Amino acid sequence: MESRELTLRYGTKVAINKVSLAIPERQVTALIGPSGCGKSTFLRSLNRMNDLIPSSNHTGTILLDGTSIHDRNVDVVDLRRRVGMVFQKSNPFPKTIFENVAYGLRVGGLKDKAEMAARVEKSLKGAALWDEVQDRLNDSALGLSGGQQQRLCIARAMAVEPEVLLMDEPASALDPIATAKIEELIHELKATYTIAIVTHNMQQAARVSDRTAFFYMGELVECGPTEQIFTNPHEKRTEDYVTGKFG
Ligand SMILES: Nc1ncnc2c1ncn2[C@@H]1O[C@H](COP(=O)(O)OP(=O)(O)OP(=O)(O)O)[C@@H](O)[C@H]1O
Repeated sequence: MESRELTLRYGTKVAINKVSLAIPERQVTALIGPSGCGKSTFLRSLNRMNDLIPSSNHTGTILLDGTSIHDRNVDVVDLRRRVGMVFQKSNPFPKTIFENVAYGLRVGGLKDKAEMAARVEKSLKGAALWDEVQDRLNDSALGLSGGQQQRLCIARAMAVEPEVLLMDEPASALDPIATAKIEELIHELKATYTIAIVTHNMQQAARVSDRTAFFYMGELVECGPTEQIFTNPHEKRTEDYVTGKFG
């Protein structure tokens, strides 16, 4: 995916300003920066979640496989299937574990029971949750721990086989062990998916990402290989932020 000169406003307030950023295939791109700098706005614009906020409006382009996601022929539902999203706070539906994962497939019209069961199992395995839930698929998802619920949401996002996964601080509400599991999972998922992740946690960005983009006051200050951003950034503002001098 790629944004070109993307400016997004809420009403007249500019939240991100002329951001041009490539999110390369099968890599993890971390979006970092102080609170309010526009990371989530940028992330949400990649699958047009901002369309749901009436005051938001944009200029510039976002491309997925070379086609504008705002193209007239683009079906937003299909776009969101191709570009899935996992939120900060896990948000399982008040349904069984099985039904949470099956949901998108049912909406997509899948009726075959055997195939449904196979796809649910594959997604739960892919989200490293299968071993913990295989004996309780018909229990409520709300009975899972926070970390398990978040992996369930990742399984739900994966079930419809997206190409890109957007993650908005997916581990910020989790304890260190659950966080480590999510980070391990992200590492495995990048073999199959293109991932963009917003994180406030510098160590996490350094651990999980291949590339890091530093945002400041709505602007993309710089983006590069994660190691370079953390050890040898081009911009003073990036250095100050990654070394903890502000933010
Ligand atoms: N729905 C909205 N309506 C109006 N302004 C908004 C809305 N959402 C975000 N903003 C504003 O846009 C700017 C960017 O917000 P955004 O949430 O993208 O930043 P962020 O870097 O993700 O912050 P945080 O790290 O605190 O989540 C902020 O000034 C914020 O107040």
